[in-house]
Parts: sequence; structure tokens; C-alpha cells
Amino acid sequence: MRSLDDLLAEGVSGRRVLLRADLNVPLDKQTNQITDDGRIRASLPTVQALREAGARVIVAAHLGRPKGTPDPQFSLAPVAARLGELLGTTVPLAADVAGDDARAKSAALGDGDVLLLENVRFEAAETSKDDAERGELADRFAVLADLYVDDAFGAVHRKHASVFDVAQRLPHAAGWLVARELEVLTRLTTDPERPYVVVLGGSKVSDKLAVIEALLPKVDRLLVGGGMCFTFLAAQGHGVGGSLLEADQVETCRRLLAAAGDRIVLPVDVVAATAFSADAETSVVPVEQIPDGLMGLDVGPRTVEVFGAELGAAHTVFWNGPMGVFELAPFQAGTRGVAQAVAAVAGLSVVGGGDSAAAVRQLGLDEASYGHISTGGGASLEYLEGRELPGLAVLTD
Ligand SMILES: Nc1ncnc2c1ncn2[C@@H]1O[C@H](COP(=O)(O)OP(=O)(O)O)[C@@H](O)[C@H]1O
Ligand SMILES: O=C(OP(=O)(O)O)[C@H](O)COP(=O)(O)O
Repeated sequence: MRSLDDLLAEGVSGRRVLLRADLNVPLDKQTNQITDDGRIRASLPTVQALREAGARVIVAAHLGRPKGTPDPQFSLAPVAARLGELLGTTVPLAADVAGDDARAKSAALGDGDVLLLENVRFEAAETSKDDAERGELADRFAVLADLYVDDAFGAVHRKHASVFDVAQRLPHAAGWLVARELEVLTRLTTDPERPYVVVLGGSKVSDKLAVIEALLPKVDRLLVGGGMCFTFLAAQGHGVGGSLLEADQVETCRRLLAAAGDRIVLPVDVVAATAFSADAETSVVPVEQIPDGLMGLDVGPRTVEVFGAELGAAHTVFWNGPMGVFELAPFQAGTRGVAQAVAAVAGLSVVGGGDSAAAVRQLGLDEASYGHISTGGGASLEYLEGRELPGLAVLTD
């Protein structure tokens, strides 16, 4: 895989570099303010290195999951402003992804300038399963630049136009963030010290259920909390009220539980509430008794003890996905408890995922007490699973 160092050694002065970054940061729904800029900060070293070498940097990124059409709620405008602040320069935002405005603004860049394209997922072709559709968008990306650098570690598991197809059209290299992430994750895949425990939570349930099957033979324990756990609890025959549930995956979970024996550890209690709200009335209920009208929005205190005991015995830990809706105070305790237990692990502990990393920072935990905080959740998991990641495979061609 060619590295950014190789590109820099060849010289990039005056050249237009399309840099795919993962700037998918959480936003406050009311104010549209960025609540954690960790992913923007993590992208800075590569952006700065390119600027200092005189490149004209065109950054492509996604934000959230818009439906393939422009939607102001998912605009990268707040990200352009924050990136500019952190770089100490103005970062203009193209009004489109790879259209007239993107072409005009990229042509106007001077050496060391930075441009941010609008959310690549405003183009339906970005995430299309159809190679020709993605290819047409990738052609338009390729027109904007001379070189392509992928530093969007959190998105390398996506076969998307700005991650995969464009790399086939331009001389390419991996950025420094991607290189650093791979360096650490390799330590988890090459003979991890045991017991090796993986903790999974969060809300991208169907994405991550697919990973569990391949991960199970590699780990000693898989602790499942967050929105992930309810499909498993339903598979055990429990009612889950209004909790997040992938009804069509219950059978898969039943099969996984049967195959895993005691290697999958599920919550024994949850914090349930009537609404997804900071002032909703909450109660702690055993998983056997989640009332119909309530939804589970955090794991309960007994679960934190159970998970804590497993983590206390572990020598290698990977954690992805908050244990509850940590953005709201009444549902923070589970994530805090697990974050503390992961921080205390004697061996290598890695936290991965945009929201998990944000939770560590927002809950005031010391980032230095973790071996590594990865910007990618799904990407790390698929890497640990041993799957080929399209965004990396294409860089090694
Ligand atoms: N029980 C739950 N019900 C609904 N959402 C949940 C639950 N537990 C956690 N979440 C949500 O999961 C989101 C993070 O999920 P995900 O994107 O999978 O994690 P990451 O970004 O770390 O990979 C958070 O916004 C959190 O509020
Ligand atoms: O937030 C991300 O992944 P993560 O939640 O697995 O860490 C990445 O930006 C990828 O986003 P996606 O899962 O919408 O493709």
C-alpha cells in the first residue's frame, strides 16, 4: 500500500489532492453544533502535511445517512467552519459534491489551500450497489484532482464511490490516520493476549450483527449491550417493549446464541423509559420484565457489574458502541461504567467508533488510559473479523 510519505517524497506542490476523510461528527439536533470534533482533529495531521507540501487539498467526506439527495440537516457547513478554525484558515464549502461549484472552487485553489466538498451522500450514486452508477460519480471526483489520498479509516469498510471507485481512477495512497489505525489493530489480530473480550453496543444493529458470527471464534467473550442487545434478548424469548429491535434478525441471534454457549454475555437488567428524552421517567428492570410500554435505553447497574467482572479478567479488549443513549443524562451510567472498566484493563484496550470515542471524551474519562481510541467502529470490527475492506484493498492494487 502506498503511503502518504511516498507521495510527499515524490512532491505534491501545486498538485490537486482529493483527500477522503471521515468527518462524520455528532451534531446537536437543536443547535446543529458539533458535540465532539474528535474525527476532525484526527484528520488534521494529513491535511496539514499536504498543505505544508504545497498541495491543493480537496476534502471529500460524509455526514450521517442522508437519503441520496441534498438535505440541509446533513450539510457539512458546521464541519467546514470547524476544520477552518482548527487549521487557522478559511475552508470554503462547495455547494455540491462533484458538480459545477465543486469544479469551479477546486480550480480556484492556490497551493496550500483547502476546500471541502458537500456531503458525498447527497449523491445517491455514492452508496449505490450498482458499479456503473458509482463509477459515474467517481469519474466526476477524478476530474477534480490529480491524486487521491484515503484517510477516512471509519469508512474503509464501505464500497462507496468516494472510498473505493475513485481510487481506481487516480494515483493513490493511504493517509497517516489510516496507517496508524492499521498499526494498532494488527496487534489485536496477531495473537492477542487472552482472555480477549469484545464489547459491542450502539445502534447500527444490522451492520454489526453480521460481524458477530465471524468474530465469535476469535474471542473468549462477547459482551453485548446498547441497542444491539434487544434482538438477542428477544431471541431468548424475552419481551423487549418498545426497545430497538431488528425483528428479522431474531432467528440469526437465536442461532448465534446456540453456537456461542457462554461466550455471548447479555445484560441482566436495563434502564427503561417511556420516551427517548432527558426528562422521561426511568426505571431499572430485569431483562425478563421489560414492560410493553417502555423501551430499554441503557444497561442497568447489575449488568455493569457483570460486564465489569468479565473486563476485569481480560487481557485484551476491543469496545465498540455505547451501552446506552449516553447523549441523555439518565442513560449514561452504563456507558460510563463500561468505559471505566475498559480503561482499567491490564493489557491492550482499544475503543472504536465515532460515538464510543465521543462518549469517552464527553463522560470526562482520560483518553490516555486506553491503549488506542480508533475513529472507526464498523471498520475496526470488520478488520478484526478478518474481512477484506474495500477501501483498503483498492489502495493496495
Ligand atoms: N438502547 C439503545 N437504544 C437506542 N439507541 C441506543 C441504545 N444504546 C445506544 N444507542 C445509541 O447508539 C449510538 C451509537 O451507535 P453506533 O453508531 O453504532 O456507535 P459508534 O459510532 O461508536 O460505532 C448512540 O447515538 C447511542 O445513543
Ligand atoms: O460513523 C461511522 O462508523 P461507526 O459508527 O461504525 O464508527 C463512519 O463515519 C461510517 O459511517 P456509516 O456507518 O454511516 O457508513
